[in-house]
Amino acid sequence: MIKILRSKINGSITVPSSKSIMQRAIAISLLSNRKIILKNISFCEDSNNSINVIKKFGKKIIIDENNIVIDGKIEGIPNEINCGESGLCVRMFTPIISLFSKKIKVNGKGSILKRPVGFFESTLKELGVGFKCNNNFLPLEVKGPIKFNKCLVDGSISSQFLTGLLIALPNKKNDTIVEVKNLKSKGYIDMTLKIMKDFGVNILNENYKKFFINGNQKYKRDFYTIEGDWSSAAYFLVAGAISESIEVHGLNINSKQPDKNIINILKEVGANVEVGNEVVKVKKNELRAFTYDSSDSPDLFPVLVVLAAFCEGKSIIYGVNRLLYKESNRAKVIFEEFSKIGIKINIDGNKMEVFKSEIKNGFINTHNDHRIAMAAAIAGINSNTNIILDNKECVNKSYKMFWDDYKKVGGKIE
Ligand SMILES: O=C(O)C1=C[C@@H](OP(=O)(O)O)[C@@H](O)[C@H](O)C1
Ligand SMILES: C=C(OP(=O)(O)O)C(=O)O
Repeated sequence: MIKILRSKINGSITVPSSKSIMQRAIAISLLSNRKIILKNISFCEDSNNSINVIKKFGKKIIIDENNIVIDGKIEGIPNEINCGESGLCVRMFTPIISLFSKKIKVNGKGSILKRPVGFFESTLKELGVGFKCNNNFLPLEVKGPIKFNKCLVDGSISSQFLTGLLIALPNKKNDTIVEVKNLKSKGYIDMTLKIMKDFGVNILNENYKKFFINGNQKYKRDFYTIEGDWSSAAYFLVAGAISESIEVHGLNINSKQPDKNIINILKEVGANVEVGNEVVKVKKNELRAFTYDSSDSPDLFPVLVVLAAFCEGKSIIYGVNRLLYKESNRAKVIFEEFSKIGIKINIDGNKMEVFKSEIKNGFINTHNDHRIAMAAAIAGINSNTNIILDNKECVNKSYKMFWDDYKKVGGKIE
């Protein structure tokens, strides 16, 4: 439990590195024969889950301050991997481990056990991979190798499975054509293609509908620096806009991360935003309502609801349907829990309307969802009295130092 007290936010933080980029780099390291040094690494639980997966294949890992050295060849194929609560870990590694000709079980814990995996089946079967799951859920089992050269992916639930396929397929001997229907979170596929290109592997695509993957490509790079995380930055940037001021360091302004869009949203609502080299400064101002489609940047949704609660008028956020299969059913949790602290919300199909609201005291059940906890903590800055969260540790999934950074810039907690 943690009590969030009314406070004033002022100061500067450096964001943790992106777990999305870190996990992709770890997956690539599994398929590379080289010693790879990742710099500015992320220490959150999701990243640790991916590190544990490649350790199971015999990869040697040395963590040295902010860097990680990944060395050694694949020494054995495990019978089972465990991805903890990370959706990316499950969905990305399933196609990757399908490259190996052994039956491998994929398991996880907590919320991931309620997130669907059945949509992998038709694609993997087209590729000649054996697949079984537990009525659409984990544990699942794959039996590779990938034998065939053509498949169709349904991208409507998540882009993460396509990310894994794209990382895996250049490792095959033959070329592959992947057709994709209804792809969501396209920006995350741009991130995947960018990191693959940085490691020397190129893939062509036609409008995200058809991907042409040449086989026999090798990941060849020895050092890689993980970018700062825009998803984590968004909480503190919003805090600056609704309280006093903030400086967030460690951000790549030219990043492919979809959540970089927070800058444009803050500018649109009227916050004072200054973008420098690797730093963004935000100061409070009169804020006006906004309309934003969060379908392709779903992780911004909870903190955008909090921002909207401080904007004059009615804000509209699209992309409710994309929140169904996250760590919680996020739209439902946002509605139920944020209403308790006075945020006025209507849901109409894929659209959420949020009205300027007076934040009052209340008890929030985070449903063990890091993004609900962090967004609620930002709302609590301007609450009348205080907000209590049932679980403070859930932030560790993406942002281990969240509460330290929160206190550092003046956030009061007990
Ligand atoms: O590829 C990634 O790193 C991610 C993709 C998104 O998921 P979906 O593709 O399921 O929307 C995002 O919500 C998730 O937090 C991270
Ligand atoms: C949904 C998230 O991550 P994942 O899908 O990788 O569990 C998230 O970080 O908000």
